[in-house]
Amino acid sequence: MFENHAPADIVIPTFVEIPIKSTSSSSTTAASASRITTPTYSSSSTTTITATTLSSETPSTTITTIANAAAVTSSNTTATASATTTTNATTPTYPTTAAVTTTTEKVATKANEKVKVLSLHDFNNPATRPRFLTDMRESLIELGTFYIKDHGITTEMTAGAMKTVQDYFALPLEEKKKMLIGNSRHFRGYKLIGEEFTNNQVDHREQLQFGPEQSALPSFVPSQSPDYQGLQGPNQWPTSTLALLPAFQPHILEFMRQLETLSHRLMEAVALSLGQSAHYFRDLFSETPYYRLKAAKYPSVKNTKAATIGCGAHKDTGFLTVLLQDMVGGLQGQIPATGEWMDTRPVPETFIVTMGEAMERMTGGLYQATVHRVLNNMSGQDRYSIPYFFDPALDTRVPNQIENLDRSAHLDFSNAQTREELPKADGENFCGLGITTQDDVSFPTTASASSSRQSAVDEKEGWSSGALVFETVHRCHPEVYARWYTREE
Ligand SMILES: O=C(O)CCC(=O)C(=O)O
Ligand SMILES: [Fe+2]
Repeated sequence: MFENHAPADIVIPTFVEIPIKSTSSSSTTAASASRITTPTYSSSSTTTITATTLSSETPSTTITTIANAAAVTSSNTTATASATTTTNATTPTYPTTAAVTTTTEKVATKANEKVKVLSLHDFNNPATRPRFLTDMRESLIELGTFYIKDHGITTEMTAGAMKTVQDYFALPLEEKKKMLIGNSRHFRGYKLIGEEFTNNQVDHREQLQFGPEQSALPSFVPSQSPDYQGLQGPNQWPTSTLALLPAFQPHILEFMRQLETLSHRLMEAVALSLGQSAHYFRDLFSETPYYRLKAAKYPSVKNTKAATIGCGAHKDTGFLTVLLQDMVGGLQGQIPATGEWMDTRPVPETFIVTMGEAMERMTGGLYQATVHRVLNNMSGQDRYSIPYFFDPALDTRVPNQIENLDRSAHLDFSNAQTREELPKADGENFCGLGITTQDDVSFPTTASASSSRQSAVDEKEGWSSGALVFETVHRCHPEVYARWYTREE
């Protein structure tokens, strides 16, 4: 889930309200994804969302412990308090995250019984696929979130990824600092606790960022090339760290590879659930989607005054987030219709799947980007989570809206066919599910593009995926931007 974590002095952009209208077929055909330029900042806007929180058997409890939040079920909740949630935003000319900060925090006590657990087996089986797609559509219209089980990633792999991450965070600080995110133009590496903000409030977590393992583009020139071209590049793997943790690099790389496979499959299901062809997003995303893997540690704290929130309320900006969390709990999602917070509790052997703002926008608001947050962790146990943010190739121009989208609550999915089941188009290089990232994404050479601050949104042509991703990461990690993007080296 991502990712709207800006330092206090950084203005936070929000989704630009662009009137919903159908655009030309060339701009809405996913396959016609085109090369793009980058964004511009513009005026500011303020949105206010009012959220009602629920008190528990212990009424009006302010946020105190994760355990409290998780221990209460919806059957004994009463609405007693309200919280005002405010978005302060400076608006760039393309959609990005609405950051949300709760000004009155109460423990959300609604359980997550509303969030469905879907099985990918049901999608793979033609007999159960219509039911799966119906459930997926319903979940995404109502909440924007579901759990996925039977996802094909083994428990050995997920447990191994968690262990790898825990081992990393347990390294001496000096070792972790060798991988500081500020060392990397590509926004990869380690971020100290207390250096990340969501809507002016410090998040209480340390984190690690990874992306596709690629070579940097030799043609990239800061302040001349579009900024997003600087995102392509290698991860940080300091030799001494690898000597201490030999399984670290292979495990992270393999986990990302498997998450990419899963995300493609989920996007195929999302396309079908929207009444589109199974190819729809695959054609848009190309064979080289841009993704980010984040590993976060939320240390358990004793003093509530030390930190009030693990991660402030926000929507993820991209298309799809697949999140692995441990069993500690603390993640909450907001029910869009009511503003109620519910605990998105850990469910063993599942990932949480959440839509981001790009999906919300492309579906004209039919599918929700869920506002979510992580409560301050006072459970006595450190919490770890690993979200994976999945977006199209950086040089993709994304159509503003899917054309002729059927907005009915229910569609007939009896004939929904997956990519393998569809007849292959002539010359189609069908990749199946064993996708790997490539090392040779060729971006446009951009002597003409004088800076990143060019418009990423064109109401007819759609928006720049790379510019949107760059805006998000640059806002979260301004130290990287200041060092690597503001002057020629
Ligand atoms: O740690 C979590 O469970 C959620 C993190 C999150 O939402 C984010 O980093 O965008
Ligand atoms: Fe998030």
